[in-house]
Amino acid sequence: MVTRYSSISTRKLSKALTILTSNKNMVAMSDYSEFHKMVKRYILTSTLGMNAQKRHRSHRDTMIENVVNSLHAEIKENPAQTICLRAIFQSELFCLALKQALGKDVDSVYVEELGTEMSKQEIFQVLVVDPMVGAIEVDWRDFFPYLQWIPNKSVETKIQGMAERKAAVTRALIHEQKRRIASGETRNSYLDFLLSEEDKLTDEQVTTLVWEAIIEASDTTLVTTEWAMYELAKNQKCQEQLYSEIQEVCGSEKITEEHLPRLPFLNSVFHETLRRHSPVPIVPLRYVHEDTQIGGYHIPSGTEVAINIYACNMDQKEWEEPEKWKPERFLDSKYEPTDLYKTMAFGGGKRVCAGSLQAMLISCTAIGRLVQEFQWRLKEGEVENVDTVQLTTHKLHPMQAFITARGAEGMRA
Ligand code: HEM
Repeated sequence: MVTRYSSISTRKLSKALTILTSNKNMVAMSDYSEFHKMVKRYILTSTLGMNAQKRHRSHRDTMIENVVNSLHAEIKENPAQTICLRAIFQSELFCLALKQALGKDVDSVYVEELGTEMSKQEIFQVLVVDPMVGAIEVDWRDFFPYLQWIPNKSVETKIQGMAERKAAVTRALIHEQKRRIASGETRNSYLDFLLSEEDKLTDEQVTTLVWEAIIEASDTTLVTTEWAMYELAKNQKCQEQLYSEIQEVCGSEKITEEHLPRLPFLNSVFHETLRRHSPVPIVPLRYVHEDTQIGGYHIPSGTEVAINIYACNMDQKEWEEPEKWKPERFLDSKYEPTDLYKTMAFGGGKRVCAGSLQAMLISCTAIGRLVQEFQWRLKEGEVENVDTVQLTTHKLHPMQAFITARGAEGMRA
């Protein structure tokens, strides 16, 4: 798959995805081309690569501190109530996504094209929630190309409306930042970087690329962290093993990214969660544009290929008892601790996920800190709540857990 990449790398998009991505004008949905190479370099250099992530460090630290403080505040107010991690984590992750993409978190924006002021919650709905739902919208004409000529107005109008709203909101957010940049104030953001390369990009491309950075940062990291906390709240033994490891390594300090290389069990919790709950279960369809060979099979030109990451991560030939969540499997010496690609969760080859480092840094530090600060226990009936929904295996029912502060020992830096 990796070596034959250029033969199988044309994206075959559904009608909905073609509209939502302004016809492949973003890194993840572009064909493997000069455009793809250029914009992947842009996002890695400015935002997601190792050096860029160092420059964005303060956003991650603030995010995790805010999540923990909100949880403390919630249990102080309602000690007997369950908490919903998703609501708090999602909102803080979205703030981080906006800061990285635009250089600023925003509370609201006036969208001139729609003639309305939008709250942050509405911005989140238009930029993240609606497109995630729209991306899996089925238009029956996708399966019968020779019937393309038959109009299907209801789907077309719905998706077109979503795409127009998210473009209008993104343009309004960009417009505000352009005013800042024009006044001479530059910031460390993806938008500032893209505008410095403006002569190589159209306005539509800048808008779609900025939106891409926001939606990708806001989703899968949340999915992984919530599933990890669900599993830890369900498996008290694993939770205590993780807590002991953190106590041993961090002592009385708060866990930070610097501690991560010395926390192998935390690393295993992250990778086992990615394996068991693959956030992207199926890679968007590929189209084979020339005859090729993959894994001993002849693949004729014109074939559509769906790579089933979920099936790879659940393959009994590769994994012992694949249906069980067993983080200890990754403590085996055959795994290189720093390898981010122990499972197929981030894809592979030239189109490998650009955000894997960010996902690992946020998710591991958050899981570690959440266990360092609180003891987690699932609400009765939660064990069975394992259904998923949407493009990226969101838990259908947000996890409800009882948490107890572990006390002053161990966390005050
Ligand atoms: C646990 C979290 C994540 C998982 C499991 C994940 C998974 C994936 C997968 C499976 C792909 C497709 C690979 C392919 O087409 O072969 C992908 C692509 C991509 N991801 Fe992620 N992702 C995660 C987090 C992120 C984050 C946080 C960002 C950005 C903030 C991001 C940005 C991207 C980009 C830009 C691509 C396109 C790469 C390309 O086409 O060259 N991802 N991701």
